[in-house]
Amino acid sequence: MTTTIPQQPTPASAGPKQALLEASGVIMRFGGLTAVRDVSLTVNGGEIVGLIGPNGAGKTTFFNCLTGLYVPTEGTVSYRGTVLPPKPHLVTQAGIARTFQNIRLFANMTVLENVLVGRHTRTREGLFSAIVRGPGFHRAERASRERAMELLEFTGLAAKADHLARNLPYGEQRKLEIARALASEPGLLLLDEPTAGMNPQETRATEELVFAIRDQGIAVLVIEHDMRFIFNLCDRVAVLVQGEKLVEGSSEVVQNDERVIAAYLGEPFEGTPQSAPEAAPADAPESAPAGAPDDDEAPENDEQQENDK
Ligand SMILES: Nc1ncnc2c1ncn2[C@@H]1O[C@H](COP(=O)(O)OP(=O)(O)OP(=O)(O)O)[C@@H](O)[C@H]1O
Repeated sequence: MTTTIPQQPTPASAGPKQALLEASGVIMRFGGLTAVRDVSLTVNGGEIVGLIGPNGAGKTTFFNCLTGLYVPTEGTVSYRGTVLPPKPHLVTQAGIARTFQNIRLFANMTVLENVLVGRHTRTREGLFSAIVRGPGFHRAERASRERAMELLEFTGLAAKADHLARNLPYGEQRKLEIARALASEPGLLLLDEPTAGMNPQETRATEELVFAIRDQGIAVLVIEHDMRFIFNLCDRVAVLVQGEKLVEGSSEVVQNDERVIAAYLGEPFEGTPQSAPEAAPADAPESAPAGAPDDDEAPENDEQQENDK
């Protein structure tokens, strides 16, 4: 894995401490169920922020509100001071990219093609140009392929550029999701359980990858049940319990907070566990999320999954 993403003319970089994402008073109700209760959260440029909490706490629902998949019942989400429309493609265009808890790759496309799909919000060539296939189209296509290959180098997948996504081991499928998200040149990357189903070595490599992403000026907001990963990585951690933000602070503050220990950690964090079950309560997920493929198991379809996880 290389440690730099070559510079791009992108809306990405934001100065440290400059607010990038500001979610204010977000409430999400599904009928009688309030999944997210008045949650506010800011992510500044240069930060890695963690979002943790027990199963069903509302973490993914909150992500879905941030990325336009759900229209919050109340509250606003702003990026760089502008309120975001609740439309996923406009959110991506604004500079926020995400990965999903359940991997959503195009299984029968190659690794490179999957990343190229992620570039579509940053290419200007329209339908007419694609049909005519003039010089502008070919130039743009070449630039996109070069950029996609850079991102595959960065994530350590370049040697597998021509492999079908379905044939990658599970840990590499997760990396490919990250490469594809980076292809939209985000200023903020949202990762939903990026290490679910990974072994300790893969988890460690993902940790390094997230640091490298941050070092390129891309802020990161990450949901994860692996507490060692979260507490090593994050500048700040917010804890959701039953849809409400219980505590927010540095890793040290959060891991020593009695309320967090009682509601989520179960016991004081020792810094040694490898994965969630040792640090999280009994209702934390198995190492792989429901519906996630095993190592080497391919996604079933070429279509992306329709659920919102
Ligand atoms: N589309 C939906 N319709 C109805 N209820 C939903 C929907 N999406 C989520 N919920 C409910 O909202 C609550 C929060 O779920 P969510 O998936 O956001 O939790 P989570 O913190 O991400 O959990 P996990 O750690 O298990 O992924 C749950 O009770 C869930 O059943």
